[in-house]
Amino acid sequence: MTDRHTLLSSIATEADRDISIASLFDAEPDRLENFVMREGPLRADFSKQALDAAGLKALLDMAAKCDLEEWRSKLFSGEKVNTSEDRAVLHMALRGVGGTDENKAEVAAMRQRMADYADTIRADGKFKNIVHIGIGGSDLGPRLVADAFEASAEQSLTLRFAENVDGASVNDAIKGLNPAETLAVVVSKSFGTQETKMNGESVRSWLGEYGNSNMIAVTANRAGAVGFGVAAENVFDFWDWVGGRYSVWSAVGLSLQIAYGPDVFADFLDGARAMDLHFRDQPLQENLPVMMALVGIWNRNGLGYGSQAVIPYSRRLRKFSAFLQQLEMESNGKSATRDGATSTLTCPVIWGDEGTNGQHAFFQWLHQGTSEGRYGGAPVDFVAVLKDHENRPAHHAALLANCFAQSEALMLGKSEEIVRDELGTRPDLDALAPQMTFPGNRPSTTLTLDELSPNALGHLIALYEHKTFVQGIVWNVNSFDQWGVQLGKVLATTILDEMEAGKSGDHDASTTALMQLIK
Ligand SMILES: O=P(O)(O)OC[C@H]1O[C@H](O)[C@H](O)[C@@H](O)[C@@H]1O
Repeated sequence: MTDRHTLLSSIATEADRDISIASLFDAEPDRLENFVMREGPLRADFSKQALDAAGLKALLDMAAKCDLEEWRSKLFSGEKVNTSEDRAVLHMALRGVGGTDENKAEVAAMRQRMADYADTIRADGKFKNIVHIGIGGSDLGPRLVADAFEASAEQSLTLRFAENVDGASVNDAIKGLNPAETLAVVVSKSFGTQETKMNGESVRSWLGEYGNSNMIAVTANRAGAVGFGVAAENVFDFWDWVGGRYSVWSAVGLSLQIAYGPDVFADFLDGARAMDLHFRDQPLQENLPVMMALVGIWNRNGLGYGSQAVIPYSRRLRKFSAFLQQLEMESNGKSATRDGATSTLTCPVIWGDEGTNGQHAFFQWLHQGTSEGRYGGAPVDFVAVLKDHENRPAHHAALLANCFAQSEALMLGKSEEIVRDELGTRPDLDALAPQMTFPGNRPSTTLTLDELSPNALGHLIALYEHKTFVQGIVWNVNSFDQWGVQLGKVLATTILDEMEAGKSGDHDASTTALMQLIK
């Protein structure tokens, strides 16, 4: 294993030359062949990145030197690649790929139990609503997926979410619902999360006489759920080899199964499974998640970009960038390597919102804003769905046209010469023309899904999961722990205890003054 600082500075050296994206289409006649990849319903076009064939070759050589193939084998065989917590990482086993015989047996049993339970609830008709209580990995996946399922499947029970400890979250979730008809699903891997326990307590007291019968739990800490007061037969398990942000495929997705039916959920798992097999079996140079990860490394470590935008041109994928913030930033937002050394530059800031809305907000910055990245702005992942699920063909055509136009505009820009030509002679020409110029040459990837089916959604999420894994290997960080979220949690507990006891505690002057505001 070669030192990452040396390897990644060689990428920075390789990227230290002006590459004109638009010219690459002429310079590399087979560019579309080399920079477009497909797996099932998902097509990824990397050709509008500021990355040429020589750069890609350097990236692939570098990935090999990071022992990427060996790490990939370790991942799928169930070795403990989460080194700091001494755990295997096998969310793929939830989709039927990898893991031991024991993993396979427990997954099969749980899938059957979930499907039977979901079928029973759906057939019984007693419950009309589900309140899903959880936060972070126990919330973002189910929430994203529920929205996306709406494109092609029908919600049979009303599904609401309560995540934030802000009382507004639980109040909104239960508003207008009848406790007798509501099933509360408390989801927490650890069953130690403050927000989830508090929301669970509040919903239980709202359920009143139904507090026991209408509450189930999903957790990797069965004893914790039972201790919380959920009947043992109402606890659905998952395992420590499923990371929270990779857990939507487990019983964490039970609310989705109940609301949309086990078949829809199975289709979602199958889509991810296809991407797992692709990632596991394809050589690095033909491997979609590897390509996506390396493009990200190029932009981060080669071109110096500190952020990455993700813009789904799909209302039903509007939670995607929030989901990816946890997936990527919690996985790879780290500055120490697996061996405790200082890392190279790692995960950029992930951000975004749905298109076309973003065009009327932050796209100004994407097109003309300054940034530390070599070509300005930020690299963008556009995500579009080709099929119109809304029976609004005119809307859909406009949506897609906007998406395709934005990546073209980012790449082509508009030269000062053309602007000056258009403006003609006027006294303020010299002041105005530069302001109306688009520098262009700003990189983007366009992902298209043939349709927003559960299967295609499974492909999409698994793609980013494996991208995240590959980047973690290249950066040599452990993508599967999250020590960085602990400190704030501990301090919040101390501050809450002190506020409840009417004490000020030992804090800096600013924090003390804030605490006194609510006395
Ligand atoms: O599922 P839970 O154990 O309740 O955890 C919920 C979330 O909280 C933690 O603070 C972590 O940052 C997340 O990775 C996790 O998904």
